Order: sequence, then structure tokens, then C-alpha cells
Amino acid sequence: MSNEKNSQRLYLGLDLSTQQLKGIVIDEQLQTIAEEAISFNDKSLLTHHVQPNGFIVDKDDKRCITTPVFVFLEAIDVLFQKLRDQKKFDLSNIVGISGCGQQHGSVYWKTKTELESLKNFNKEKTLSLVDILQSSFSRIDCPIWMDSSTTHECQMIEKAVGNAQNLFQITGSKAYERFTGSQIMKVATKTSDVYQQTERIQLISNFLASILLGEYAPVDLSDGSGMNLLDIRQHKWSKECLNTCGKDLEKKLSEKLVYPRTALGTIAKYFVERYGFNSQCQIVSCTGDNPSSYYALASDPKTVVISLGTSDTVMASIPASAMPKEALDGHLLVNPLTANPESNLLMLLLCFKNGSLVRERVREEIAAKDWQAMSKILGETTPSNNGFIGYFYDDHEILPQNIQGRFYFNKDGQQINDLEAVYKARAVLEGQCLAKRLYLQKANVDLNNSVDRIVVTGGASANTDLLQILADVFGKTVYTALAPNSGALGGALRAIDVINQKSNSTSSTVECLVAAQPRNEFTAIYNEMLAGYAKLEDKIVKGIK
Ligand SMILES: Nc1ncnc2c1ncn2[C@@H]1O[C@H](COP(=O)(O)OP(=O)(O)O)[C@@H](O)[C@H]1O
Ligand SMILES: O=C(CO)[C@@H](O)[C@H](O)COP(=O)(O)O
Repeated sequence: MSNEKNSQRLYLGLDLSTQQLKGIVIDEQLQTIAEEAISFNDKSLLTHHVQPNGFIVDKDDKRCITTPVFVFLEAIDVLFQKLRDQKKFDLSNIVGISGCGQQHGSVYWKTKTELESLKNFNKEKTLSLVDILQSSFSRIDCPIWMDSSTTHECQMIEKAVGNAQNLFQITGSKAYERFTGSQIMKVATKTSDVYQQTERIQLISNFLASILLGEYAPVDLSDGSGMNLLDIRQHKWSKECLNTCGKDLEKKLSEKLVYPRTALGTIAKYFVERYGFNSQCQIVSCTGDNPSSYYALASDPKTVVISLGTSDTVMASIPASAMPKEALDGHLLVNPLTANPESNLLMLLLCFKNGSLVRERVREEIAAKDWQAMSKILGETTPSNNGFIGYFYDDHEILPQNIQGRFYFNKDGQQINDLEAVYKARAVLEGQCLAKRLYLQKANVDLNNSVDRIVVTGGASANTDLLQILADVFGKTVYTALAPNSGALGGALRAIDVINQKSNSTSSTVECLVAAQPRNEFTAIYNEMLAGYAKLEDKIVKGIK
């Protein structure tokens, strides 16, 4: 290893998302040194793999969706092995780690005894995290954000605070099935023995930080905003919501809440012994994947970030003083850009459940073997698709809430049974882009005056057709980030910022490539199409006859 390599100060960002664990290592000049990803369905790497996409859909109740905690643990070990084996850098040069996790998912600890043994690790070096933490959990299957089985619990939470409106005013969201509060209530009521045995409930993000630290890490305020349990303007737990969801819940969640840029301590000895990390390597609090991406890519509050991952999300900043009185279809979170006790800024999050997996399914249905083949098929139609519109809610959708099924319409607004392959290809992409603009509009985000730029990230941001349609639908230039893995990048940047006590290194990292320019004639067509799209969506929600 050269001297230059030895003196490097490096930062690791992690993203424990729906289908994989990703890691990025950057230096102080924000250059990428190494990247790695471990897919939860990779049979060649993981004993605890899950087919086909890394999560389990319950065979009796398809709304119940979980991932075994051992998948996460094994992926962490394998990712570190892979990063070490790449030999691109020395793991002892990593001075800080932070990361993020898919939002809302929850992990149930029975005891912290084995977790804390990671801190003073002096056992067999061949023991893995799964071996060590085998008996640490009161429940192995972690409910994840795709779960939509808690409609009843959602009604109970809204009722307990009066109504959906009141819940929105406290927590920034109406009750949503995937939000952790209703998930915890379900565990507490349906499996009270499991709930009683549970010492600590964590989000995926503070679970990740806990593993790295070898002790329970507190909940992060931006990610904690996705639980229906937090008062997003007071930056405190809402006692009313906690009491509704479970007995002694504050104790099980930890009283302490932290901002996304909080130094938590040094890395557990397990990682020093096993992978050669530096014992002084700092762990910085982890947050949700969406706030983390927003931290990485929003150079200022006038940036809208669109993430095209398993879910599609849209993020924007809203001053707390402008928080709407009427409950939104969407969520308001503690904004990671300005997260501090005086912060007057919230982050709007719109989450569409039917993102990449639907695009993949449609690709298969139209017999396109890859994205290029789909692009070719798209070339056979033109913007607005001869009037054919599609709504692809293969899974219970979030926006609009809890709708499932496919709905196709012709240019006269009549519902039809199916679409020809050429029209289906365009309908899925146009429909998804129109929905994003529609819901931003519904949340009163003024695209003309409050938005300077749109930055797109996530796996599907590699799809230039999708980027072009987004640019045309929004009538704005759409930028892609140089690092598509912006959740992990946000982690590495927070580590840099905290360790070097910088206010925010974001703006220098964006370094965007201009990806797609809007084409005026098509933007005009989409402006018109949006009204029709909204009307038909309304019809679907009300139940078409
Ligand atoms: N060129 C492409 N066009 C469209 N989608 C793509 C392309 N490349 C990757 N994807 C999609 O990206 C998804 C993964 O995105 P990612 O942001 O890594 O997801 P997550 O963080 O939820 O695990 C895959 O499901 C895949 O469908
Ligand atoms: O539920 C939400 C946001 O509210 C999802 O966006 C999850 O945070 C999962 O993210 P991806 O794995 O799809 O990136």
C-alpha cells in the first residue's frame, strides 16, 4: 500500500434499503474510492437470501411484508468483506461512517447483551454477526415499508387523537399503514407476548447504527418522523400517540432522539478485529434513505429530489410556518438540511409504492428483454400516447392510499381492459411522472416560484426515457447525480460534515450532469394531460362503475 493511500482520510456511507445493502467510500475531496452492493436475493453471497426481491410476502395475507433481520446482518458482514477484498483502500483509513435505511421498517430486540459483546469483542474471529446475535431478537421478521396490513390500527390511531387532521398536525402525516406506530400497535395487540419480550424497537436506520456501535443507538428525528409517533414541530415524542400504540413504548423506543448529524461514538471492536477498521473510526447517526438522499443532493431548499428506487419518492422543503391546515396526501418530516432545535424547515415526502418493480414487470409483459429494448418500443409512440393512460397499482398504493389494481383508459376517458404493448410501455412511465407532478401540486408546491432545480437519483435514474418524460412533464431541466446511490452518499457526507465540523458539504458534491432538457411542445401536451389524469385518478379512488 502506497504512503499516499496510508494517509488518506476516508468516509463510508451505507444504505440498508429494500433490495440491497449499498456502500460508498469517498475521500475528503468527495471523490469516490470504492462502491459495493449486496443484493438480498444473492444466493451466491448470502445464506439468508430471500427470493425473488429480498423481502417476504406472507402467503396468507399478501399485505404483510417482512425481511428477516438475519438478511440485514449477513449483508453487513458480506459488504465489509467485499470492500476489504477489493483492496482499493485500507479500511483502517476510514475515519467516519454514517448511513441510512429504508424508512418505517422496524426491528425488535429482546436483549442487548450480545449486541454489547460486539463492543468488547474478544471471541473467535470467525463468528459472524448472525452467529453472535442469533438469540437477540424477540421477532425475526421485520415489518418493512411495503407492508399495508395495518388499516385497522391506522383507524385506531386517528381516532385516539380525534381524527386524521389532528394526527397530521402533530406528526406531519395522516395514519399510513407502513408507518411504524401502526406496525408496533399490531405487534403489541396481535402478539402481546412478543411485545412484552421486546426490550427495544428500532427503525432500520438506528438498527444499522447500533450494529456499528455495539450498543443501542437512538432514533433519528428525520427518520423518526415516519412513525406517526413524533411531534414534528416540537422535535419530541408525542405521548398521546405513544400511549395509543403500545404500553411503555417510549422506554422501548428510547427517550433520546437525535438530529441526523450527531456523533454517536466509535466503532465496535468486532469490526476492528474482523475487518481491520480503525478503533477511532466515528459512527454518526443514521437516518432514513429519503432524508439521506435529500441531504446529499439538495444544494438548497429550492431543490426537488426525485428518487427512483424500489419506491419512487419526491422530496421538497416546506417552511414549518407554511404547514398546511388541511391534511396532505404525503408526509412532512424534520428536514435533514437544517435539522436543529430551531429549525423552521420541514421536508415534504411523497412516496409511490409502485416504482421500479412495476416498471420491471411491465418490461417483462411487453417482452422487452432489457431497458434498451423497452426504449425501442417506446420510440414507436409519442408523448401523450394517443390518449391511452394507465394506472399501475400492482401493490396497494400509498398515493392514492390503499388502491390496488391496474386501470387503463382510452382517449375518450373510457375504461378498457388492457393496453397493447407499445402503449403500455409509455403509459407506465407517463402515468408515474404525471402522478409525481400532481401530488406536488396537491401539496401546494409552486413549481414556478419555489423550485429551482430537480435532481433525480436511484437505480432507475439510469433510464434516459424516464428522465426525458419527467423533464417534459415538469417543464424543467432534470439533473442526475454523479453517484446514483445518493442515500449512501448522504451518509458519507454527514460523516465528513460532522467529523470536520462543517455546516454542510452538500453543494460541492452535487456536481450534476444535465440529463434532460424539457421539450416545450411536449410540456404543453402534458400540461393538458395532467388535468385528465387527475380526473380519472379521482374516479378510480371513488370506485369506477
Ligand atoms: N436502466 C434502468 N432503467 C430502469 N430501471 C432501472 C435501470 N437500472 C436499474 N433499474 C431499477 O433500479 C431498481 C433498484 O434501484 P435502487 O435505487 O437501488 O433500489 P433500492 O434502494 O430500493 O434497493 C431495480 O429494481 C431496477 O428495476
Ligand atoms: O416508504 C418509503 C418512504 O416513505 C420508502 O421510500 C422506503 O424508504 C424504501 O425506500 P427504497 O428502498 O425504495 O429506496
